[in-house]
Amino acid sequence: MVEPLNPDPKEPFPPMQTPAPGLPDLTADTALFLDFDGCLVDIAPRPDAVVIPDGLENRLIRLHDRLDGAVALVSGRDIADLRSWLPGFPGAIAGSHGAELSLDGKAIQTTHRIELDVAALHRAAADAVADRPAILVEPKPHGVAMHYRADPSLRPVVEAAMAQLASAHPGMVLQPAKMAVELRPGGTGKDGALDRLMSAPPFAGRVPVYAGDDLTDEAAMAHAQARGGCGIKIGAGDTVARCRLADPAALAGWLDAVLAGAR
Ligand SMILES: O=P(O)(O)OC[C@H]1O[C@H](O[C@H]2O[C@H](CO)[C@@H](O)[C@H](O)[C@H]2O)[C@H](O)[C@@H](O)[C@@H]1O
Repeated sequence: MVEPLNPDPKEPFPPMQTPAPGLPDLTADTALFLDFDGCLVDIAPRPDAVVIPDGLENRLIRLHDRLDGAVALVSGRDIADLRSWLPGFPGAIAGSHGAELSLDGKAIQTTHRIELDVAALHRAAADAVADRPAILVEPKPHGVAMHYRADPSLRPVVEAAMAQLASAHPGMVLQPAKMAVELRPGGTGKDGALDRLMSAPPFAGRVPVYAGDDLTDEAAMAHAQARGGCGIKIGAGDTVARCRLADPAALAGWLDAVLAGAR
């Protein structure tokens, strides 16, 4: 493990910092957690336009074998969506910001049950911005996302529409994302997802390493570090993570080096 910049490993949310370039060892007692958009795949113009890099699925399968199954995907996307992109990944997945969990790579549990007519929420979101075709409304099984990537000047429109929806749905909370705002069930979050995964085999008792690129990953990286592990920020921007890699290609290169036995 690299020398932590934060001198107090008990501090759960260390201040924002520029992480050291060193990267953790991935040893037999590591549990590896990987975000999807902006981490395993480059950000694309639309959620359905991501491109799976050559070799990604094979890399994940080999890591899963190397770490005796202790590799999980942790995403804001729902599990069915992730499986459609990576159908051969055999490991655990936390989806919908932790509202869904599949420990065995098959059955999906809902971790947070709230009173929500999700179809009505999707309709309300679509109606709210019906006069703005550049805004993409992404219906999700446990919430909704609104994207302004096609026209960043529409950010205030999206923020206002989503704030309005949040006030009409008290069980839901706003989640800022990259060129998007989401509504997710209150009480969910990637830190909680990490905690649940770390309580179960084959993750329990291991040291977590978490790689992610977005605001939604910060709490999970802080949580991994509070457990004695390491966060790896993918890309630019403030972060609590102690380590950084430039982009998904750099992460892939590092993971390939780990698999090849070098670092
Ligand atoms: O937790 P993640 O795996 O990083 O997922 C977070 C959200 O990612 C997706 O949106 C983001 O990626 C899109 C494709 O690159 C991009 O077009 C969009 O602007 C980004 O916000 C996804 O659509 C969301 O559902 C995820 O929650």
